[in-house]
Amino acid sequence: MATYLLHDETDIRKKAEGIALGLTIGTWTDLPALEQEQLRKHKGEVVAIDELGESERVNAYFGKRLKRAIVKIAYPTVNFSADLPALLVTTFGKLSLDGEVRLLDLEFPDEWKRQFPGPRFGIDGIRDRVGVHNRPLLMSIFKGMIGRDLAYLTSELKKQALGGVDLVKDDEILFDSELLPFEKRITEGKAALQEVYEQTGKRTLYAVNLTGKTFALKDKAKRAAELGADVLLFNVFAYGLDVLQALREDEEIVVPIMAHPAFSGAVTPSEFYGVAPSLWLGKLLRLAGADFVLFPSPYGSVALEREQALGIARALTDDQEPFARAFPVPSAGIHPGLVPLIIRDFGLDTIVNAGGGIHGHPDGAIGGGKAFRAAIDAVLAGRPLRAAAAENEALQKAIDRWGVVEVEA
Ligand SMILES: CSCCC(=O)C(=O)COP(=O)(O)O
Ligand SMILES: [Mg+2]
Repeated sequence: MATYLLHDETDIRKKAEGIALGLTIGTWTDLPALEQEQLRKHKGEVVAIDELGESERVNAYFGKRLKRAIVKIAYPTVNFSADLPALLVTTFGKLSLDGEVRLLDLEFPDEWKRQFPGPRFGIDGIRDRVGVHNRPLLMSIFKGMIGRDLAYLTSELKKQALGGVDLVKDDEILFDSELLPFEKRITEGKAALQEVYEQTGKRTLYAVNLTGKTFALKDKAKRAAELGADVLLFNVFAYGLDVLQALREDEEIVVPIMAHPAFSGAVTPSEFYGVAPSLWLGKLLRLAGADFVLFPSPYGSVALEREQALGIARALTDDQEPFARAFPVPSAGIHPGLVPLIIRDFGLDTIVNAGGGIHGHPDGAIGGGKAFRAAIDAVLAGRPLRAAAAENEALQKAIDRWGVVEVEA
């Protein structure tokens, strides 16, 4: 069942019927009775039309106001194979090019959904790996690595781990290079984090960016698994949802997968076109097998509307789904003063994720990590950040730099 938002200057029911037939059997009323009977099980059905009245928007050619409606169309699953490309092409293939139409949601029969893997580890599996069960996790984004070498990478990695972060991820723009080859990032990164673990007892995981040409990815990911990679970061929308699913389903790649939203902004932001974020970054990424999903937070530099960000998080964690829950990671422009908002909005099963908010701390990445950890502890203890900062120098310096947004308890 697909839910669309339509804007159209013509009759909405006619348009909806045209979609339901056009994306299934093509024509209906002109068919002889016998053929109608044979094709009945393949025919798309308009299940609901909710007219929303006229939009402010005017058709560019005819100068008429556009009608708006939410339309639900059911597509028989016998029409397509159980894979994401077939699903997308059926429900929003050619249709995505056909006027002002936006795909808001897809709902599936349970038995159809069960043909998809969902996250291998999910929130519970990731928590077991980091050994943290009672608070939001903290992740740092490795910034400023382009043009650096492995010695720099390992020394910066150690600083982030010493700050107390649970995970460090490559920035999505870090690709393989002679200075920072993929395999060496894994092995040397692991050794550096093991040193910190022996010194502090704190386990930090490193998410390495899995990049390169599509058909080389599986071998590369298998090699990463052999080398003991903790997590694979993956720019899923530059490759496709089905590539994520292929990585998730490979039994030689038993490594958590972190989906980055890069390029998703080419599909989701319009009010009139594209795909709703809760579906694109939420439901479908979970179905395909992402363990973590980064998406723009409602507060930072690359913001998403609050309801849309919460919709993504709900789709990743809804316990009615037959899949493990995926970690929501609201990101971009996050600093310690936003932790009360993040926890109010996303709860404990989330990851506080920051690049500039860690590296830009006056005391560097160690201070940044400590400030975030202190902010998380304060919120969980029900203390205002300003009060906690009076006893924590790193948090005080972070608040002095970026400010704080306290929320009502
Ligand atoms: C738009 S969600 C992904 C955020 C991201 O990739 C990033 O590097 C954020 O960095 P920041 O310094 O804004 O925490
Ligand atoms: Mg980034």
